[in-house]
Amino acid sequence: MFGTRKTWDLSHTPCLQELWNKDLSLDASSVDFLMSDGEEESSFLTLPNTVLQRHCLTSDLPDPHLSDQQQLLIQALQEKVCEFQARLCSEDATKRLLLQQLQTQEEHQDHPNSHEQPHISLQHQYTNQELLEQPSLQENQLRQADSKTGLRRSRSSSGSQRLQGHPDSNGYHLSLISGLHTQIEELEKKLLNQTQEVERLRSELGATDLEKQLELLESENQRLKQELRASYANEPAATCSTSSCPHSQYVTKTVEVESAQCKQALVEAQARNQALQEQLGVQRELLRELEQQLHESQRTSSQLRQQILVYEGEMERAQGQLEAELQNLEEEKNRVIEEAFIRAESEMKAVHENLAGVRMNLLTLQPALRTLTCDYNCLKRQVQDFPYMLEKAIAEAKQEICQVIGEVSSANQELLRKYKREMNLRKKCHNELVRLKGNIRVFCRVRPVCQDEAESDSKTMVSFDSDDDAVLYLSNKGKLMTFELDKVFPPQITQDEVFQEVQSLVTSCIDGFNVCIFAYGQTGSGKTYTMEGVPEDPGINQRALRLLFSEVSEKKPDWDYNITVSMVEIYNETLRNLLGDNPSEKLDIKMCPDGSGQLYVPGLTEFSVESVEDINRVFELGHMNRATACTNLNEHSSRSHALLIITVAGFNSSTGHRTSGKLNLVDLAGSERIAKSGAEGSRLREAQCINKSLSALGDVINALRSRHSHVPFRNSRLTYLLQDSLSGDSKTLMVVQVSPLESNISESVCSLKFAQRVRTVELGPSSSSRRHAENSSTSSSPTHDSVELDSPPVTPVPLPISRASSAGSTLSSSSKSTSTRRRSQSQLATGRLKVTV
Ligand SMILES: Nc1ncnc2c1ncn2[C@@H]1O[C@H](COP(=O)(O)OP(=O)(O)OP(=O)(O)O)[C@@H](O)[C@H]1O
Repeated sequence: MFGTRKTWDLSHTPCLQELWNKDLSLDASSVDFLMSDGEEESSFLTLPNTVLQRHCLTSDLPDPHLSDQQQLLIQALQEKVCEFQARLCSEDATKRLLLQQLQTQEEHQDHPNSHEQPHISLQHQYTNQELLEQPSLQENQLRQADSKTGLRRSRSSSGSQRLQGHPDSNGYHLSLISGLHTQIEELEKKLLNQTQEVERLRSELGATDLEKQLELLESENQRLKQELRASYANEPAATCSTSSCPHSQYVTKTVEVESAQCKQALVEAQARNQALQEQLGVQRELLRELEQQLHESQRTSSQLRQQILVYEGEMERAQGQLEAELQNLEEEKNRVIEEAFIRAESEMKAVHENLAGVRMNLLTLQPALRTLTCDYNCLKRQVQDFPYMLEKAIAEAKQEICQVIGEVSSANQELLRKYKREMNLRKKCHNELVRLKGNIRVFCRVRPVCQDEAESDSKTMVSFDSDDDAVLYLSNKGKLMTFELDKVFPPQITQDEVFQEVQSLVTSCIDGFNVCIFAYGQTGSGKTYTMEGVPEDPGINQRALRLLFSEVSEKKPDWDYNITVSMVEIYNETLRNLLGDNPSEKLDIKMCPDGSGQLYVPGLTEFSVESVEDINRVFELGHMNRATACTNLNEHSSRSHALLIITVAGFNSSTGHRTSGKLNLVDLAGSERIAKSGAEGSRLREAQCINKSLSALGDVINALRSRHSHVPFRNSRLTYLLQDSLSGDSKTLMVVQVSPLESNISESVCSLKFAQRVRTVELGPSSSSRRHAENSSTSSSPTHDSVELDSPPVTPVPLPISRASSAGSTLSSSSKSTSTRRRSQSQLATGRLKVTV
């Protein structure tokens, strides 16, 4: 209901009437002056005009600068005007009566009674004078209760008495004149006072045009007064004469009246009377206008009062509503205060309870606080001593740390030394193990029978020893041949299991050894499957590279390895770069010009590989180049040797030690016999080249085994390229692939005999010694007599093979071979190896 909360003083609202009365009482003197009964004619004539004019001004144009007192004074003046109007009405009636008397007297002038003339003139003068200067007298006479009309009657009667020349009329006239003089004097005094009061009011209210008009009227009034006085001044002679003799005076006056001067004075008086009547008419007209204005003002005032009353009623109603609302608010306030008080009491009670609990806690906490304070002081002292203690502790810790670091460093050095020693020992042990196993190891893998072969009702001629995984039995022409190798993989063996047996050779490559892994066997025996495998089950090539990646990553960060791969193909004794831009380009093998005796292949492309993706890309490129160089890939692959050469170069940043190993993964061409294949033309040449290279490989191995002073590495591109990996402390693995079918039995026997003889060959203790033995014959080298050379089955001289075949074709020879192997291993352990076949 209310926009803002305010403090209302609703005790009592004074109404306008009360304010009116209150303000009236403040300046009662001013109002008394206006309410006084004895007012002069001039004030009577002039003051109402002024007041009325002011009222019009103030009512029409309320001056906000006027004070309430001034407005109330104007209101009082308005009321006074009302009274003046009433007086004017009565005065008009009196004047009309006097005029009628004058008219009556003028009518009597037509009669010859000259005695009445002075009375008439005097009465006329008196009447005029009375009209001008003595309205208050008449008013007083009128207001004198019983005597007012009586006075007028007596005046009329006195006039008539004077006209009638009654003897008592002179005394009455004299007393009346003296009374009139007295009243005139009083009126003059009052006029003077009222003039002063008007001046004062004028100074308070300010002069306006109406006031100026009032001043003019006053001055005119003064002038008329002076004229009246002048006219009175002519009377003393008559009055003095009449004082002694009233009758003579009356006569004298009559004479004087009849004189020309009197006539003239009468004329002038009549003229003045006429002027005054005109002026009176003007004043009446003005008065009428003022009355109309007054009526308007009164009506407006009444309307305003009614509005004020309405407003007051509305204010009272509003006040009532406000009081009711205030009452409601007061009640609400009291209720809220009471609720708040109750809440506060409850909260206070809870606070008191909490306070009591806190006090209790405080009492219990005080001992703890004392203890804490004590502890705090202790800690403070310790903290004060802490920098010194800390500094001392830091110094001691530094000293201890330095000491420990020194100890750790020395221990570390010792550990490093032990580690190196252990590593060397491990390497030696590993090498010794490999050496004990033989530098040339031979595995045999029997491929499974495919579905077509199974349906062709072809017999399986291979059997295995369940107690010895190094023995293979081959049924050939009713005879059971026993072949003892390092490992025999039956057909059901997986690629991973094969690689488990190979991976030790692969890891030795990381240690700087040169390794050769050959896949040997007739066409279709599974060489490519073992070396390359299939995408879903990769062979030794990809697994070896994965293992190398894994191993070199474990050796980081001490060792930094770089693995590069090359792929070459030897076809018809021609070396081709399978990773190069031009696969048809023939490569050559040359000796390094640095005199190290190492071989290298100028133009051979090497790719650095770091991931399996790199391997796959390299293999894909090699296969693609190999396919572009031939018309039939399967036949071509059977007629060529595929070599994957992996070089592992390592550098130990802490020791500065460098290693370099080479892993040669060789998928040899098919080893079937020419006579059986019946090849002619190019196929014959291919077969001859294959036999030549395989025969050269057998010769090299034989020369190594027999410690010949000359090892014929250069007899074929294959052996020449693999010279580094076949000599010295190099390790060689020959995986002989065998077909289990009866139709391949003779090729299988030839392959197994070749493999069995190869595994008995021991390579030299070191490359240097081997090179020394190769370049100059030594006494320690085995003689040709002590070594029985077996050529590969495809060599043009098949004699050794037939001997070997016969040797391996009986169980006795097999048992002899087993005993020979065990003896050779014991001799390797004692360093007194002597190879015997
Ligand atoms: N261990 C095996 N397991 C399953 N399949 C094999 C296995 N060995 C060989 N094969 C399959 O025998 C077939 C001939 O194998 P592969 O091509 O490897 O013989 P190869 O000796 O390389 O012949 P070539 O000398 O003509 O290249 C292939 O289809 C191959 O998948």
